[in-house]
Amino acid sequence: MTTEHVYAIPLRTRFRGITVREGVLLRGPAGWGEFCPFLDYSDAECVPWLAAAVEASEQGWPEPVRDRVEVNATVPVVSPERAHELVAASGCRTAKVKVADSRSSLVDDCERVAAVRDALGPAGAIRVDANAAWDVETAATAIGELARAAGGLEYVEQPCATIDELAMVRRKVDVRIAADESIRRAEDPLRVAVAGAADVAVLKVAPLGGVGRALRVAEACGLPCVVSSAVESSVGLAAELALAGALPSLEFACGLGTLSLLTGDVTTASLSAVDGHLPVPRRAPEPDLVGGVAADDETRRRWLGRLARVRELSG
Ligand SMILES: O=C(O)CCC(=O)c1ccccc1C(=O)O
Ligand SMILES: [Mg+2]
Repeated sequence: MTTEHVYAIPLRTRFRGITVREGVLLRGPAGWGEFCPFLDYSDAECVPWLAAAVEASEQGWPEPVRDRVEVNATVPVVSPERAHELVAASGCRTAKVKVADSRSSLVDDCERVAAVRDALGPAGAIRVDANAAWDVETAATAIGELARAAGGLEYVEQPCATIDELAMVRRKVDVRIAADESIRRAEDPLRVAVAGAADVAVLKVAPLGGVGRALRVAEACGLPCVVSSAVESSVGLAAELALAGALPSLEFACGLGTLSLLTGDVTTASLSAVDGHLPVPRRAPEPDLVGGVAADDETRRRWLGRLARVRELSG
């Protein structure tokens, strides 16, 4: 029986510079896990991603405290018309809009969030994610304009690169600040002091090294948490949902409705959101459709090589 499947799934729309999502599914005694670090990550940065896949396939996850999770619609850098369509079709009450991309001006970003507000109505919540693109001054100006165009923002995710900059922006604007890269790309996420710099912590199971480790990060950071995917297939999403299911409290919608960004999946039992919610699974679904999204030989060799090197590094 094959215990490693390498997949390659094209995205519907370019997302954070990525047009195809690739990774490896691993099978162990507890089920399936997914190893899918982004292509530009060094082997060292892939170590926690492997730990998360090994946790899923060999150990499993803690007991959940809820059986379903509210999710947000994720809006890539697309036209206002497309953004409106995506949000209206999602069934979500909350939308996260990517902003500050090199292909999109602040005016474009404002038009996109305004279209999203139109689709959600006044009761919806809009958050934006700048992926660390702004300096402090630019962030303060842009957040003011985006908040106006959106008719209010729930939070701004990672407006600037450093914790100090987040703290400065937080003092200048009256919109909540969420830390994402500041936590998941930190040398030691358990020791990151985000409490004075952010109001919300964004957690991703894969880069944090598993559900167990992410729960410890949640406890250590002392902030309300939002679980957000790394745009995995349903196998990796199951682990992200296990974290969302196990967090002691969950105040905000989670960024786990991302299967709709992909053109396919590895399983019939797909974790695509219905009415803005996803179930909390006890284990990853069986990847019975992985043959349909199998990577070509070259991609397969590249991933198995990467997996072997990261296994070696993990000791
Ligand atoms: O949070 C969401 O709505 C979707 C997930 C998402 O934005 C994301 C997905 C892959 C890599 C980085 C990010 C990010 O939050 O910056
Ligand atoms: Mg983010």
